[in-house]
Amino acid sequence: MISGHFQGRFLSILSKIVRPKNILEIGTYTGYSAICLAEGLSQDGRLYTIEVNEELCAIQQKYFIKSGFENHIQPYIGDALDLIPNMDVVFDLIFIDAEKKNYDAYFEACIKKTRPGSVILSDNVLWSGKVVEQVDSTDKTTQALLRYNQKLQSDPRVETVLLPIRDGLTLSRVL
Ligand SMILES: C[S@@+](CC[C@H](N)C(=O)[O-])C[C@H]1O[C@@H](n2cnc3c(N)ncnc32)[C@H](O)[C@@H]1O
Repeated sequence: MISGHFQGRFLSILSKIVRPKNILEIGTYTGYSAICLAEGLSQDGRLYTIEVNEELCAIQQKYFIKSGFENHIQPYIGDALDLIPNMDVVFDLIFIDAEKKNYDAYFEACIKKTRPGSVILSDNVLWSGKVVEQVDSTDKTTQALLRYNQKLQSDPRVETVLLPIRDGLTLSRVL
């Protein structure tokens, strides 16, 4: 699901407050949230965005050029879990928005690339409200998101608040 206009404006203003030098996004899709986040980059800042579906490359490129941020956005094609361990970058802001069942694995890969004060955002954590309903034993995605939300609340490495924006967005500050 693409971030809508309201969430896009939220990502933009948050990024402008953080003023990141380096942003990491997991799940580019068409590039909408990448462009919103890029609006807050510092002058020499860079946004690294990872997408597993190579068919989306051309459309992303079209929008990155149209946005004027193409020289600040570094798109990667591949599985984020393969690529992140090899990235020699400290990220100030991270946006996790890909396969929900992998959120814990993305978070663990990402937190190694942060500093105290870095911000990690995780999208769709309310999963259309399914995380507060009776969870079907076959619904592995909701189960994974529930575990992830609980982990973030008790993880001593971060301070986390769940914002009821759109489909739920957690904001975790690395301690
Ligand atoms: C919800 S969409 C991203 C929407 C985008 N962040 C936005 O708001 O404009 C999720 C994307 O993550 C990609 N994805 C899924 N698993 C991935 C992985 N392991 N590594 C990189 N991208 C992945 C999917 O192909 C899909 O395009």
